Amino acid sequence: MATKAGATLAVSGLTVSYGKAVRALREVSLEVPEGTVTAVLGANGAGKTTLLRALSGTLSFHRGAIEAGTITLGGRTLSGLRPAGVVAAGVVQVPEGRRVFGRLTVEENLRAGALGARGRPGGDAARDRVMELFPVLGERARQRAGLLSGGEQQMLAMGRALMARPSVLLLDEPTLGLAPLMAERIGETVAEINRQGTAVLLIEQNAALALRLATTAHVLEVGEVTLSGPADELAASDEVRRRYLGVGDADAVEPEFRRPPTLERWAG
Ligand SMILES: Nc1ncnc2c1ncn2[C@@H]1O[C@H](COP(=O)(O)OP(=O)(O)OP(=O)(O)O)[C@@H](O)[C@H]1O
Repeated sequence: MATKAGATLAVSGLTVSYGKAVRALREVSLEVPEGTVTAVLGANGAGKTTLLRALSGTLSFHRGAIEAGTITLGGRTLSGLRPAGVVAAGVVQVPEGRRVFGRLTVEENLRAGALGARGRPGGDAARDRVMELFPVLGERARQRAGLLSGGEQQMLAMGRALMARPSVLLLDEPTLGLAPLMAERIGETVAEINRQGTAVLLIEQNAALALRLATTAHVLEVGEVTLSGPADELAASDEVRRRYLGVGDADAVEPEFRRPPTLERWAG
């Protein structure tokens, strides 16, 4: 079934800092139009997660703050809302690393997601939709979420988010750490979720997958949007192919992209 499509999610002139020392985003503007998939690409530390934290109202949990700019959904201001308020408004995040409640069952995780809908009608339909998208969650309903595989946990995290009936789903690196086949399956599911009417903001280190799924894409570099356009045009651009798709002269690839993750990255 299709959920009610929402209006455009718009980020305008967004500047975010962590304390006085770190400005993680500088005047970022982008839109996730109703019913589309919009991708954000960027190297480690570019500010992708910070953008999602700002959108989901969770920045303050990480000692971050919006210094300037606005976030609106259909003209309604979201910046300044608490996370529960953002979810109730229809913008729901699937965090990086899944963050399922490992000691709770699959069923309990899904019910927790439904709480975000704050009693709005349509819970049964949302559940049916999740079970159709992810039949394995029905099969594992009574299992502890912590016992699921990485791919299944990603499905549960997405299912839990859909239980809140979002008009915009925020996905933070949904295929990170998954085997290629599972990553493809997750990608197909993202496309299906979108076909059913939910807009998606997709943050993905798998640039090839992201550009295939997205209508529009943006490249974030050191906190600034440096390139934006139709995803197929970005996929064809030399710069994107060289830096994000690993196509072309291997020596020309920025060393940044070949370095293993740093301790700082894991700690962050
Ligand atoms: N809680 C924090 N306190 C201070 N600085 C932070 C914090 N979180 C992130 N940063 C810094 O903000 C910048 C953007 O980080 P962010 O995690 O948003 O990037 P990213 O593109 O999501 O990278 P990754 O792919 O590694 O998650 C980096 O310089 C990072 O070190």
